[in-house]
Amino acid sequence: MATPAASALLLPSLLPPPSLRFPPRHVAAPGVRRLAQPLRAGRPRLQPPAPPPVEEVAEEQDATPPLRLLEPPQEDDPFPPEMEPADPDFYRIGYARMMRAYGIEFLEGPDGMGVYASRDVEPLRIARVIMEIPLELMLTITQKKPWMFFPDIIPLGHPIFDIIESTDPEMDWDLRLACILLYAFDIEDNFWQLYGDFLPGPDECTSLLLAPKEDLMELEDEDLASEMLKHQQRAIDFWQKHWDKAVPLKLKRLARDHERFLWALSIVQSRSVNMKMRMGAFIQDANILAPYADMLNHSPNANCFLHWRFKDRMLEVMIKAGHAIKKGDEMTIDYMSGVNSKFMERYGFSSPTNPWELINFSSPAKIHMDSFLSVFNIAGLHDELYHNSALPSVETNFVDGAVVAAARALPTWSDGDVPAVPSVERKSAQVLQEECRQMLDSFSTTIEQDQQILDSDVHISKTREIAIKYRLHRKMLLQKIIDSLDIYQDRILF
Ligand SMILES: C[S@@+](CC[C@H](N)C(=O)[O-])C[C@H]1O[C@@H](n2cnc3c(N)ncnc32)[C@H](O)[C@@H]1O
Repeated sequence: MATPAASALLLPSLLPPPSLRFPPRHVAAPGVRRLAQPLRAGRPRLQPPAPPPVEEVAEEQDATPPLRLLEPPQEDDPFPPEMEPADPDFYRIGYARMMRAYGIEFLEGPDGMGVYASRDVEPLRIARVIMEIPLELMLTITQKKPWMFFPDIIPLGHPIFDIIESTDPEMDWDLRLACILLYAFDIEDNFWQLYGDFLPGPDECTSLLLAPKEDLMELEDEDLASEMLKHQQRAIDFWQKHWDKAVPLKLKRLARDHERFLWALSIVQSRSVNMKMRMGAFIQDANILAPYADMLNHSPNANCFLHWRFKDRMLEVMIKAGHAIKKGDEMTIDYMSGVNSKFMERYGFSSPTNPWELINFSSPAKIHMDSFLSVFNIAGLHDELYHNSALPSVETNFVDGAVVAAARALPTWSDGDVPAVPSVERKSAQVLQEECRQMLDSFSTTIEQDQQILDSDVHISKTREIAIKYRLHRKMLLQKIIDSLDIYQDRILF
């Protein structure tokens, strides 16, 4: 099935050919290159491993009959009238399809493993495929009743089936997918047994589900810490209810201790995507673990997106139309638009330049919205602000996601064509700057101290590291808002 496309990477559905098997993440693999960062100890590494929210809808269909899974049509088993036959090619293809990748490689970078361009791509008028992952390599579960999962690897009567069945499909998608993942690891020769080597281990995983309480305290965000303690308790309760008792060995060995279950849940939460998939006649909201695509990191300015190809049940990773890609560029997707605490809850990372980050100001001071936006060449409505980098800007590279976040977070006013009065604006800007300084002072450490901790040679756990980064990123944003307001005061006069 391979096309002769240059640098096509072909990975088989069940067992990769020996030349493409991934060494474990902690072993430097021939053919797996690294970026500047050294390989993290303890993590197997792959030539390739999903994230997040993806949208793509297929044609509109609404029926959702009660099926546990779709099975190949039988000659003597006519379709119920509300179902339409699936593409017959799908059944001919059967179980032997491969993952394909074009013009990319999987490398260790500053954000863990990532997907990088291995050649230049001219901007095209239409999106271009860089990965194709067939349904049978993925683990999927529908969000709504009647629930279904693909592929159907769990035999009826297996106790894990009853555990999944006891959960709420709409609320517990992550617990359900974690059960399926643990089960897949246990099936001999299942693809996920191999792929599991390339997933981050418990000490490399950034998920706060794995963070001890002391690490959660380092966040200096009580709401997020208590939210994470609740998430941890939910997972532990679930494990205790179903595992921590006399259970059959075939169930026990899937998660002998609650740490194993928490790890599986971390993997599911940080690597799964939500998608609308059209399967035959049904459109389903599904949660998916898609190998290889789950190696894509997040960017709010992503150059790629995910697309469900209904015809042959493939998940495609595509470069967005109009994007020029240079060899070595990181290929990214947009996991979601949210504040850093939401990224931390699900994925265990934050960004100092997250354009969706919010700071709640309490002072009544406001600055003139249009004046602020025009100083930084930002345009658009509140939820769709974008920076026009083609126009000459205040300072090279000063405007980034943090300035966009400042434009969204700062209290502003606007009244038709009424212009800003510079002296009043300057005063308001100073009041807001003072509030930012007070917020900075309320942290127990400074930006410099956090940076020192992160740069020091003393070993700290992954979850402590990301907790410190989270509070540092908040401080960096506050500092950037102060700096933006300095520039605003300089410019508003003209
Ligand atoms: C879907 S996985 C992506 C592959 C992952 N980097 C790996 O090493 O396997 C999502 C995880 O990647 C990391 N990640 C993704 N995007 C990131 C970003 N923009 N900044 C920092 N970490 C990121 C986080 O650890 C997150 O939980």
